[in-house]
Amino acid sequence: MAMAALVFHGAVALRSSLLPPLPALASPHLAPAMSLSLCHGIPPIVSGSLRTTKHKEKEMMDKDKDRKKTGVSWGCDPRSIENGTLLQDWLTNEGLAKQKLVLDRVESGGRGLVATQSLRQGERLLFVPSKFLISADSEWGCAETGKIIKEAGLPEWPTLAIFLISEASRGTTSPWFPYFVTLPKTPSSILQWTEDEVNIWLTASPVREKALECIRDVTETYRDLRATIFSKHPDVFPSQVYTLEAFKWAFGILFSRLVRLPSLGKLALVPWADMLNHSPQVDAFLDFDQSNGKSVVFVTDRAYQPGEQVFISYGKRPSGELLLAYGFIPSEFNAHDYVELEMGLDNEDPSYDAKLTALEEHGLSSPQRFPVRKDGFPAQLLAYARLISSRVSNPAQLSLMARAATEAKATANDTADVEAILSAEEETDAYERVLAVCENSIAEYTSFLEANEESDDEATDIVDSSARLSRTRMLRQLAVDLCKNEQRILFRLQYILRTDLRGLRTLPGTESMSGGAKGKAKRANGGLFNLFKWNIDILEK
Ligand SMILES: C[S@@+](CC[C@H](N)C(=O)[O-])C[C@H]1O[C@@H](n2cnc3c(N)ncnc32)[C@H](O)[C@@H]1O
Repeated sequence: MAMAALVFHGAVALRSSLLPPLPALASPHLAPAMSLSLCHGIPPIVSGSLRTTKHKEKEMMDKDKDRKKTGVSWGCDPRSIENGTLLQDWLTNEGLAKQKLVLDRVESGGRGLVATQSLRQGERLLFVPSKFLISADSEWGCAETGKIIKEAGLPEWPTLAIFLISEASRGTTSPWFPYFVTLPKTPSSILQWTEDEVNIWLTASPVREKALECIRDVTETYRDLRATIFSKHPDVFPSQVYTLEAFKWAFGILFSRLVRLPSLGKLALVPWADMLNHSPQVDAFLDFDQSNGKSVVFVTDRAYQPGEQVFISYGKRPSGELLLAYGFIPSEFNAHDYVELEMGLDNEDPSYDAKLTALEEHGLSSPQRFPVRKDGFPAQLLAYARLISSRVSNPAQLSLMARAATEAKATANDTADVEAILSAEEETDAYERVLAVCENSIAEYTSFLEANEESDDEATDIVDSSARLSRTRMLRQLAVDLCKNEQRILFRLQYILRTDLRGLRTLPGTESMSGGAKGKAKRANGGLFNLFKWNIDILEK
């Protein structure tokens, strides 16, 4: 019992940080005809490479060679649209309304839905009837499997993952077979990366820890399920079908295709709708229309010409989160990008315990991470740095400083009150601490990016097959794109902090002022912060 609770905290925790994506499954020639007893032979997991880490790569490649090649025996190449015909015919025969979209190869996203005619802004599209949806209360083809899972009372995510494996392994006997044949054999979420790949390629980004956490959570969830359910019913959950690879495949499909339909109040895979790709510039979301149609629709937020790819939004997500759940970094500007910086109390601080108590009182800890966005100064991060820098030991004042570092509880007056407590020296020290953390992080990105400016020729040196080479290139490109996005945010912060610090140090006539008074004087003296923000905006255009 306790075990079950423990098991699923993984998926739940993981989902709370990742939010909702969209559905699909198997290749006709690879899986279909087999039913419950199939065995698998799947994708070799390939190692990444870095010029600076040739040694490690060599080790990984040796490990790869020894690795047993396992995985799922269903699914198709995600760039292939051949199976899409099967999907479209099935949906049409089963009553899907005539579509103004067609599945095609596209530039962003491999396959996507393309307008077959002019579409106006505000047009309702798709109309996928509820009978096509796969949700935690869908009917199980294998009644025995469904009964065991329902009795176990599993949450939605693991229920859906097991449902997918159960149906996919039934091949052509599953009613969803035409859908499963269009699902990618290797979904492009972080679950398809090895931990070694994460450590090599995401080394400079805070996303690395979240990626490892995702992979471990899903692996742990699988192990707990195996111990508590699969092993107790080996005939219903054959070990050669319910493998870790199959489970990662299923979770990868859920990560990258599951949608939360607000009007229906549940998560679902929506065949056809899950062929829509994401654009951070788009504001159109899938939902269930409860009125006459009772179907999944979305409303276009712009007009499209015939032949243009039509996009939806998977949510206002930063690129790091898109990489974890969906395995891509948008090529367009993403206004939702942020990068996290971490700060912590000084171990030598005589007020360490009192400061930690104040932080914990407001739900903070040491160390603590703060998001830095492109369009905003991280006020909470600076407030946290002020607490670290302050020589105050009064619990009420420390509590006030800690509260100013929280997003939820801080009030407009808190910052002013904290500034009034701090000396000019403490204020400057707080800025310097944030700047140091920012610049350390910039330096890590720089060394990663420099190490990855190698040419493909050099990569060929390390990588001995075209499949490995292309995976290495793909992972490197994703990592470089992510790092550039995140580093750009930090450059902007660095610029602002340096400017503010210069202001703090040089404002005439403020030598004897407190930090707060200096701050006020600085802002009154022409609003340096805003001015520099404006300058950067111009530079970036
Ligand atoms: C819901 S599916 C969309 C359909 C998918 N392209 C397919 O062929 O099955 C989500 C996946 O599409 C891809 N994708 C979506 N939007 C993308 C984009 N803007 N750029 C690159 N890949 C994208 C990613 O591989 C992601 O995991």
